[in-house]
Amino acid sequence: MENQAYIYNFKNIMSSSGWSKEEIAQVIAVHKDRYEILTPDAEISAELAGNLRFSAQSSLDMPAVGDWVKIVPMNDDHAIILEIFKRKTILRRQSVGSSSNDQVIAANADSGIIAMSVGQDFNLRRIDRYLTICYDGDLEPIVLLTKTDLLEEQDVLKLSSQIQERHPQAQVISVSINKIETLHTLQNSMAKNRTYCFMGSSGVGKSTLINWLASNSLMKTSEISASHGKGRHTTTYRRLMYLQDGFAIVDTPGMREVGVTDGDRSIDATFEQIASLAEGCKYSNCTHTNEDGCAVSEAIENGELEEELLYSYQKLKREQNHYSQTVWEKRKSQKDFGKMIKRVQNQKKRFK
Ligand SMILES: Nc1nc2c(ncn2[C@@H]2O[C@H](COP(=O)(O)OP(=O)(O)OP(=O)(O)O)[C@@H](O)[C@H]2O)c(=O)[nH]1
Ligand SMILES: [Zn+2]
Repeated sequence: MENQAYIYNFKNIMSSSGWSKEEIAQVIAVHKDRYEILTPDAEISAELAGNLRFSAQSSLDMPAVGDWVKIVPMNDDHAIILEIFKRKTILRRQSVGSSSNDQVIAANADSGIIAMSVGQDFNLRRIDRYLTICYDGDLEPIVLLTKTDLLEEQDVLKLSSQIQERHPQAQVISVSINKIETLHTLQNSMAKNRTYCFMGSSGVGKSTLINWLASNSLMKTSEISASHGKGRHTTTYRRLMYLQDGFAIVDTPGMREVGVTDGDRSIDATFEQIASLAEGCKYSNCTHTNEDGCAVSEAIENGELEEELLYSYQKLKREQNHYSQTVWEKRKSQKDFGKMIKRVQNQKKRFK
């Protein structure tokens, strides 16, 4: 295959894991009980070693797209996965309403591309959510405003400055499949050896853009154009692809729900303005609702901070609290279950 970005990553893993060349592969797609993995020589299929499957406490312990794994090759096109290498980054979400089962979207991606179209899909609060999960997993976010041909240029500028004002730290790029110069801007902003994970609702144009990036890559490879032929419809599962431009892409199916998980810090990183104002609150645990000496409420009264932003912040905080609680309860009930088993085993011993 000989992709430079792959080889670059591969060498890093080899030197930091101490695993030998034949033992290292990267997960590029996850199916029900089968994985597609990439070795320096080929794309092969793999399954999980029994002990890894049985010791997994949650979906976080299972291989995800982007994971580097230790394998034992069984034959030319099949291997067993023994171990997952420590993740550099992790993009995960919680399906809202479900009993706190995290879903890992991608492992080891450097950057999260938050695609949102200028039409009906445009929603600042959803951007807040995506940013939060990016910061939570240590990914650098890029907000990609898509289908900009549907609006007048002026209106596109309005939307992008709305995003930029709300999140000054995030990079915002506008793009349309019908405007070649915007596609080049996107392509040029993607750096060598980095992995970009595309996220966003269904139909915002992710696959269209990825197809363009793949087929306008420096050197076309038959491999890539085969999987990106004309007949390709909606994305049904996540997949990692190395493009000849020197970067990699993770395509994800459209997401309807983006529940946040752990990490107060990630919400604070998303709402930098609120976090820095909060340093001036009288109480360190101020909820910015009705406390005395609340610098955040004061800023809203002065017109320095938009009230809408605080609502979004508080909604995510509540959701995160709820998440932490359910995780705590789940762990506790697992512990209780463990204790119960031990008790039963001890009783059995006594009756022997
Ligand atoms: N007007 C306009 N339409 C676009 C643009 N990009 C994509 N589309 C159209 O939008 C529709 C959805 O595009 P996709 O690329 O399949 O969207 P997606 O985000 O990959 O959707 P999922 O695979 O379901 O997640 C298609 O009919 C595209 O032709 C654009 O820049 N402008
Ligand atoms: Zn306050």
